[in-house]
Amino acid sequence: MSERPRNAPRPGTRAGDPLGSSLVSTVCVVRDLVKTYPAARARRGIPATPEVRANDGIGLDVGRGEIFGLLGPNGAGKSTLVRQLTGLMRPDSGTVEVLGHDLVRHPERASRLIGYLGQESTALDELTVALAAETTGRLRGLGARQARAERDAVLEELGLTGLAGRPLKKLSGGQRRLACFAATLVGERPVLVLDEPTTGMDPVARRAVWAAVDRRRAEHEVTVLLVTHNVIEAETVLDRVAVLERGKVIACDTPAGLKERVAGEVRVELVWRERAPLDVPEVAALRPSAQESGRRWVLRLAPDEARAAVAAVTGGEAFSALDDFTLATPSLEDVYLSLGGHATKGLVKA
Ligand SMILES: Nc1ncnc2c1ncn2[C@@H]1O[C@H](COP(=O)(O)OP(=O)(O)OP(=O)(O)O)[C@@H](O)[C@H]1O
Repeated sequence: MSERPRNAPRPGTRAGDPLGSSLVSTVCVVRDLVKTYPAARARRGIPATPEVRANDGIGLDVGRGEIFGLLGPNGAGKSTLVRQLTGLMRPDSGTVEVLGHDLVRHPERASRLIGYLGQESTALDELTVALAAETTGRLRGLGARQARAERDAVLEELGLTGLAGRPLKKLSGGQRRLACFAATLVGERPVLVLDEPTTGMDPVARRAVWAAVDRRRAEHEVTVLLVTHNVIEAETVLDRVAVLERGKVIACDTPAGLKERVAGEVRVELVWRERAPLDVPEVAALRPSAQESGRRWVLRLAPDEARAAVAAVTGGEAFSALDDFTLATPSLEDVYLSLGGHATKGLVKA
């Protein structure tokens, strides 16, 4: 792992410089990106769909060696943005430049610059883990010996050697995702674009993924663009985050910078044994400010309100209905919710 503390500004960036205008070396520059999916007429039982402006004037600068997150609710436009960044989709207008290459004009150059892990992996499903990694290396121009050497090193690094001879389609979801990630790393590219790379993985596999990403960034200054819903995981790995909502960047900063926006608040989490005792007036009074998720209530309150809320639920009648409670400083998830992200739509989808 690199020795740079997590979430410290990257070399060449300043805290509070959300667009990274002082980046020493900018790898990826996006300006005024617009993509609209056209309306479709109804036909043979398939209902009509309206026009959708999936990206609405997006601008980003990502520096060399940054781990840069794209965060946002379902339908915010993250995958649409990623498809344009990787040359797989042409924007209606705007520019995408990666390492000085204009990828709107020359989308075919993207595959030489970017290792892309999309959400689907069907293309590799028939191959064994080893062959998927080796074939990716060959397609990226490695000689046979080099492709085999990189294949073996990456499978070893990710703990996949024991599965090398198994076809991807016969692996579990998490194992298959890890094998696809391994293939993405062979024939190293200066930029990695990873769309929810750890979905379905256990904690050991997740750590292997983040360690592999961090190693490449530390040793080769690889730049990583990461799409995620997993706000808690993102907080520990990302240098900067752009929050997308309805096709626009609504915030862009370091996780620490974003958290300063809600620094005056305290997060109170209450877990009820069965259900909240709404017949207790103090509990009923808290409900309008709670984000509810089953038995779990999360409230973001001013410090004195938080103290009063805890006193109300830990003393008196409500206490017997309470299973657990915590008080904490705000997390990136709180920032996300305060920016208008949706609490219940797959925020932590891992
Ligand atoms: N092929 C398409 N045709 C029409 N509309 C589309 C198409 N693909 C996406 N959309 C719409 O564009 C918007 C952005 O979708 P996109 O897949 O980019 O969002 P996302 O942020 O990646 O979502 P998720 O987190 O669910 O993966 C959504 O409203 C979606 O319904």
